[in-house]
Amino acid sequence: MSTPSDDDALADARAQIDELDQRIHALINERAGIALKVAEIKQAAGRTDFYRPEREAQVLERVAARNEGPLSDEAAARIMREIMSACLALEKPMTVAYLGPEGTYTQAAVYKHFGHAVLASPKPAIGDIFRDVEAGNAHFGVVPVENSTEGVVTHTLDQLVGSRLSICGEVALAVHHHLLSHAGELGSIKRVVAHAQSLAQCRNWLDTHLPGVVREAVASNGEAARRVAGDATAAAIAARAASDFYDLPILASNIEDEPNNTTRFLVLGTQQVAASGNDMTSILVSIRNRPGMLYRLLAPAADAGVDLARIESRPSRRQAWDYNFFIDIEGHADDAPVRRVIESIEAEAVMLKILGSYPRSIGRDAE
Ligand SMILES: O=C(O)C(=O)C[C@]1(C(=O)O)C=C[C@@H](O)C=C1
Repeated sequence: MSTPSDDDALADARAQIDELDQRIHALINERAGIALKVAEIKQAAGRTDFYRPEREAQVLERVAARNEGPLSDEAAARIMREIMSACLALEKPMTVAYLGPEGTYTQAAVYKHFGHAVLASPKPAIGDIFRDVEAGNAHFGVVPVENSTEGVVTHTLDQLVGSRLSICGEVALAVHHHLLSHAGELGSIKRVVAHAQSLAQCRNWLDTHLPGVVREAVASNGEAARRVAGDATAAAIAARAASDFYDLPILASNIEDEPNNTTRFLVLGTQQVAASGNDMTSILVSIRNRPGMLYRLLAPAADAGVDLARIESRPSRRQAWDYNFFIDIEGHADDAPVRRVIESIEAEAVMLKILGSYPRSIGRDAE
């Protein structure tokens, strides 16, 4: 039971919160006013770089560095993320095309990276996102590129070969799968619908909890949620966002077999991003297949102490057994050691294209 003195203490604490809220609110609006000034400066100089990924990465990194709690670094960064998102929307409302429909993990990646003040525009296929940004219908695009259990999204890599877009950012997202259904209990479920990758990532859970129930693969988990929304004998595997969007109750959470399941997404745009101090550079290299070629290509990086974070090969489609290599180099293309490594790779390669230098993703924050 609460006593009069408890009630006083509560009222006093709430009065302090009200007072702080007022100050925080005034400070946020003061910040927004300065962001508008920044926009005017950019406009007067004829610049269109309202969104500055490297600056945002530095601001968010600083939040984590100075955070003393009790808020976690992630929670503090999330709040600042939304403040900057609202400030950017005042400067210039941004449209971001992504692999839809609503409720997909790619949509969660858009909001994690840009905050919720952008207009997120769902597209049915990866190629549509590239086309939308190239045509200027969207300022940026977000596509999945790699999953920690299922490997690369080959369609995204193949699209990068012929595209003139640059990679402006990356987003790592902890992918948690949830079972969404109006069924009320597992026993009533006759059918589970999801993207094939998600069905595969929850195989053990499904074998144990829904043995013998039909598994149906569809184009995306958002689509799965849409389909089961009107059928109380069906369940979808999807993100929490799909539960909100389609008003579908979560019957079981975190049903993925691999708890560290992470998907990496790329942010695509038309601008070159300046160095943030913690960057990654992605290049596309085509080589003539000769003995020792791959070694010759990669040795200069090892000699210079530059880290190659990832190397992925894809058939070039020019001729059989001819490959394109997607190489991720730690650092920015303007950093002297990285630039020298790129130059020495270029000297050996038939073709080299810098796909982009961009700030590394911060955390793998759960969606
Ligand atoms: O610093 C800038 O260039 C700004 O436009 C300000 C600001 C911010 O709110 O901090 C907003 C948008 C940019 O993406 C980066 C930062």
